[in-house]
Amino acid sequence: MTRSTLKIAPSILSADFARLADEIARVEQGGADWLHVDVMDGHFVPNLTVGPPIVESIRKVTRLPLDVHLMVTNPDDCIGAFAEAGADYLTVHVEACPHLHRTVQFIKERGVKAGVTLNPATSVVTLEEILPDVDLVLVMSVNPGFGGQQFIPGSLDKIKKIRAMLDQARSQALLEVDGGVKVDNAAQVVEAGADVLVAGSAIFCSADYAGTIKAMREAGHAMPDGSRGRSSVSR
Ligand SMILES: O=C(CO)[C@@H](O)[C@H](O)COP(=O)(O)O
Ligand SMILES: [Fe+2]
Repeated sequence: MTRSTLKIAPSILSADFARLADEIARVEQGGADWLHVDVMDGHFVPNLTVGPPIVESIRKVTRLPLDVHLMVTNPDDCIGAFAEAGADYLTVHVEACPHLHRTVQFIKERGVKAGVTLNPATSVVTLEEILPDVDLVLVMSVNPGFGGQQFIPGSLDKIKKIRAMLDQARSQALLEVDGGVKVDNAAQVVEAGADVLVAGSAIFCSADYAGTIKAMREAGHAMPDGSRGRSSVSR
């Protein structure tokens, strides 16, 4: 099995919301692969961000796949609205889903790719039964709720464990990492097994978005032809 090409997903949480369309255009022209949209409900996490109308507006100004990270207590209540708004991926927290299998099916029935994510203190064991059903696993490498936090070093072991689980299951699901990912730790995160790097402050707080995306991709060993460098793994 060959691992997919590294993807960079700027998180708009650190963008200038007053100029959101311009910010999105800059990262799209700068080589971003996906756009990461953080949805926070002020309950599952101590912060409030955007809802379906904003996702619908974003959908109109970009062709990038919209990777919507739902940090909400009852995701089943809003999955339909985010699917309608144009999400390509909808990722839910295992901590917020007592009926995770049903929630994942609910996402897929709407024609949207389904992701599951774990907080830093949640064990990888919680993924075992759901792995065959998901398109994406997201490892939170900070406690969710805010941009600009420090990468939790123990996340590297967790990424490695989940990479091994995916490979053993011969799963095609992508492994995404979110929180504190910067140019200087991108190589370690990719070496540990990540396919998708989310980066908010690293990109939107830099002067040169395209340069930062390029540096991050190079750090992750992507080759000019789009294949992976020393992190390329054929299985
Ligand atoms: O989901 C979250 C935070 O809860 C993230 O997507 C952040 O937006 C990442 O920001 P940086 O750590 O890259 O600044
Ligand atoms: Fe996120």
